Amino acid sequence: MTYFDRRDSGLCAEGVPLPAIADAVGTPVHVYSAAALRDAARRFTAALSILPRTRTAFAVKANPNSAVLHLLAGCGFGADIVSGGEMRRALGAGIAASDIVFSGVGKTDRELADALDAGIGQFNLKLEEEEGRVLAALAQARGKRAVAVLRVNPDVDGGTHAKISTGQRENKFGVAIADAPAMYDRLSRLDGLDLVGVALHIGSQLHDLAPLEAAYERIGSLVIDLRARGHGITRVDLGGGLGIPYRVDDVVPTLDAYAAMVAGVTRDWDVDLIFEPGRVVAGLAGVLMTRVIWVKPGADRPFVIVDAAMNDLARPALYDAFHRFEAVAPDGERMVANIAGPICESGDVFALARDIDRVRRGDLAVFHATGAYGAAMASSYNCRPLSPQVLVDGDQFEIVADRFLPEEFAA
Ligand SMILES: Cc1ncc(COP(=O)(O)O)c(C=O)c1O
Ligand SMILES: N[C@@H](CCCC[NH3+])C(=O)O
Repeated sequence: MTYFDRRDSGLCAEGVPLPAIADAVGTPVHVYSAAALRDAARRFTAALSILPRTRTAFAVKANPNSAVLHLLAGCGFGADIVSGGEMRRALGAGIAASDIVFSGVGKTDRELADALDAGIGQFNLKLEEEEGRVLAALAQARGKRAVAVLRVNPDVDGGTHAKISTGQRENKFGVAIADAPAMYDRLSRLDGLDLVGVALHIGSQLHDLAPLEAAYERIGSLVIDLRARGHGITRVDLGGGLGIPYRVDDVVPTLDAYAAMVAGVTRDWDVDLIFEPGRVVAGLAGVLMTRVIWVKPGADRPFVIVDAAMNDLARPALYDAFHRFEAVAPDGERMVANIAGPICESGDVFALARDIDRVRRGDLAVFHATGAYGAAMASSYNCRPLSPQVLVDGDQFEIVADRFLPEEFAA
């Protein structure tokens, strides 16, 4: 089921015709569906219900909008954060500090101290032993103990785009699995730290369960090893990474298949399992609505220049990512065109030689599946404002982030 469907009034977000949002808010605009978010959260939780003792921490990096986080908190999700800014967003949205996992590859001393003061429930230690030592010292100075897990790099190729792959030896994330036992021994001796387990995350937009299963199996062997060394392992953080269908015919693992795989691999682990989904919860719950500025003749085919750009949706420029393009009120004709934004950068292109609904100057259209890593990755390049964000719920909508331009750009 999709929450962005065509009705007599054209393309709608739930019960709201998209032109009504364009009239009220302007374009470009990120539009989220509350029902789609709730539905994705509910399906994720339902699939995992075959597992004992699970907790879900939404990866805030995928969509840090406060209203979105608040909605997901209402669905029982905690948060997986990577910065002090994300921590403040999560806390501000009503997520309890104890339900927050602090990942992040380079946490500053200040961020660690603030997180300890806030009472963050789990620190995922990465990279260096130093991080554990600094955290332990900061905790001790506060008369506290920080609950932590060690992020391990299982050296498994997730089979995804190189720029969103994180679980191979050459990536910057996590401690090499071969080094993990000795490091765990040393970290576990530090006062101020309660080391309770391990974490992993091998990459994002994974469309195959096999690499995840291989990585989880390696972590299972590590858990056995660590227990044999006398460590009480009570928690394993399995990360996120599940892919979504960006193309209509993309095949991705079902949540039930994922849960069944996890149930099989973790059968004997006897631990609390933490999940950190981002894209699979928010990705399909958003579209980026844009207006065609003009259709410009090109050497081989026309360029459709839209008012959204790579500063609103960076994924095509960064990863050659595919986002489906659909006219809000198509006339039934098709055209083959390049779709580009107005930014002075050759990479500001959303699609090349794409067969799309015919559009003309002034028409509205959407890029689909932009609810994750869409507005989250926006910038003000070319002194363009950050686009507004709107949350639709039934036949109502509200602006949940205003169009924003730093003052010095506007002056
Ligand atoms: C540590 C960690 N957890 C969770 C996520 C969320 O990933 P995804 O949006 O692919 O579920 C990421 C991003 O890839 C991550 O780095
Ligand atoms: N920004 C990436 C995902 C990054 C995941 C970070 N661990 C994307 O849009 O696909």
